[in-house]
Amino acid sequence: MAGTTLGFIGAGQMARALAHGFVSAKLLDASSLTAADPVPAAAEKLASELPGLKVAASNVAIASSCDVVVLAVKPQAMSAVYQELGGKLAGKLVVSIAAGISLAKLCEGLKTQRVVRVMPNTPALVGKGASAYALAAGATAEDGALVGKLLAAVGTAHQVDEKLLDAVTGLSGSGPAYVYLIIEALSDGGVKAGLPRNLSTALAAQTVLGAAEMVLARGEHPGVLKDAVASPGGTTIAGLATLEDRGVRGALIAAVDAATKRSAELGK
Ligand SMILES: NC(=O)C1=CN([C@@H]2O[C@H](COP(=O)(O)OP(=O)(O)OC[C@H]3O[C@@H](n4cnc5c(N)ncnc54)[C@H](OP(=O)(O)O)[C@@H]3O)[C@@H](O)[C@H]2O)C=CC1
Ligand SMILES: O=C(O)[C@@H]1CCC=N1
Repeated sequence: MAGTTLGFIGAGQMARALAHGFVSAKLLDASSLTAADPVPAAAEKLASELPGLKVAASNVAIASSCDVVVLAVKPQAMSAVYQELGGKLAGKLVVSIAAGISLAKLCEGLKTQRVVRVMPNTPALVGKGASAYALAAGATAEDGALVGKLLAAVGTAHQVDEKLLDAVTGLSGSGPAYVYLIIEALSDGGVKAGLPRNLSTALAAQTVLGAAEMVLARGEHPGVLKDAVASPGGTTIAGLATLEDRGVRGALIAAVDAATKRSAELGK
């Protein structure tokens, strides 16, 4: 990736996660990154965290100076970006990470077909992201490979049909928040049972990490791994029965479904 310059339109949570991830993975130097934000302090904060990252005076400056332009604004701010950058992105690879906004709308608004729609997630910041992406008609196989390489440097990356991206958003895009809620609740349970808070949160987070590693590393069905924890008449089955009784499984399915529908709504 040497020599590739990448600019973020919007310097919020997800731009920060990706910028840190790219630099930590040594895929891009901070000096090859630029960010612009209507509140310059947001981009300046990112520059202070990643010395060498440049703060651009405007979105147009990024569009003219960077090879890859990452649209990292809320979906609701995208029409303002169309107004500013539409027709000014010739020769640039545009990457949108906005939830719900289709490739067709992006291409129409930006007046370019060289667009890749990505759904990343914030654990990219620590190299443990989960992303999926889809290419517009004008994005080349090389463009797809470049985006795949960027995303793979900060976690896993899957090229998918665009029609799957709302579901990806509902699962892995929003999913870190579900898992933080679960970790917080597990920690509360530990505190209720008498554990000190720091120990309880550390045990809860490591348990989620270890369980996830078991699924990914061993490739076993999560139900099989669950059964291996539950001894007959033991502690785990007592806990599992309570989770089933409270509808946790259905609640998680409904959460992904609701977030998927919201992603589709945001694109309308
Ligand atoms: N956060 C997450 O976990 C994930 C987010 N996403 C997607 O990433 C995108 C960004 O989300 P997130 O980082 O959370 O949002 P943030 O609100 O944290 O960041 C967006 C930034 O863009 C700025 N901004 C607003 N309008 C413009 C504009 N016209 N030009 C340049 N910058 C602008 C905002 O400024 P101001 O606050 O002043 O409006 C803000 O600083 C969204 O589309 C979201 O769907 C995707 C996956 C995960
Ligand atoms: O909550 C949101 O809309 C964004 C998209 C995925 C994660 N955060």
